[in-house]
Amino acid sequence: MSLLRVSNLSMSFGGVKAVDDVSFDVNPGELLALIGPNGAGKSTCFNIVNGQLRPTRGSVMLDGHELVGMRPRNIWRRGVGRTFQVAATFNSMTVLENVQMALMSREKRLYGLWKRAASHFADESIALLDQVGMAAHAQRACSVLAYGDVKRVEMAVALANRPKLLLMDEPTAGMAPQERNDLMALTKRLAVERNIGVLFTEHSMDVVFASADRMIVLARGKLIAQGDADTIRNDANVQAVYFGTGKTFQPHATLSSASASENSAGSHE
Ligand SMILES: Nc1ncnc2c1ncn2[C@@H]1O[C@H](COP(=O)(O)OP(=O)(O)OP(=O)(O)O)[C@@H](O)[C@H]1O
Repeated sequence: MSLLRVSNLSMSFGGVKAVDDVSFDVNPGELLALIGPNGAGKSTCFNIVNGQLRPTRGSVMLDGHELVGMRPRNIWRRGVGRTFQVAATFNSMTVLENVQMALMSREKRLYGLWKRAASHFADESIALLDQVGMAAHAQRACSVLAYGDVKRVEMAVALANRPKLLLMDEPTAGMAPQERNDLMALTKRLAVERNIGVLFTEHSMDVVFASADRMIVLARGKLIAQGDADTIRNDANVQAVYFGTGKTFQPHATLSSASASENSAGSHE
């Protein structure tokens, strides 16, 4: 059975169909990229899955449980973790403290005094930091870390809740190419080791083609293609949306450069 099953999802904002009858699955251990030009409906899909938006229509099942209608906090408790476009760690705290906070939050022990809490979950926190290659930095403040390292800490924070599904919103935004590759290799390793499904959006086609097991392509709210890299690269609808018909999809192209053709192709229905 799929980990996540999204069925017939639709979301309208006034007259704009941001998401229009979209269905897809995410399997455990799989990296599924959600791609599409600007305004395609990626963020709206994401925000429906994490509970920030309630769809006009459709269903989002995680492990057989309906998420539509649940509060974001309860969806998080069900096992949907998230990383953000801009890393969401506490700069004034150490790397270790950030992960300890996340573990305490999972155990609902946030009401304890922080001084007393300093020793809580230290071993489990170090183990998580070890998994993301950050144990040696445990005592450093997050504010002094390189951006790629902050993203690793954010990953450890997300893992603290033992997610079944991880939502990553443009995980490599603002990163150098080598950092991007390292972060996505880490994500893939953790997804396989922990049997986590990963749904991510990404503007860099290099990252998507190098790391995603499968991809789904949205354009103007509709799902126009899904499959592996070869399937997407050779899909006529994808080529038409990005570059006009008759061209081969270039993995090194970015969606922002391609979005001009989408924007000029007309407004939403
Ligand atoms: N809160 C909102 N109110 C009105 N319209 C919205 C709202 N959120 C999104 N939209 C519209 O829905 C459509 C899809 O937007 P969405 O942000 O989901 O696209 P996206 O694929 O994430 O785009 P981008 O890559 O630019 O972030 C767009 O036309 C957008 O203007």
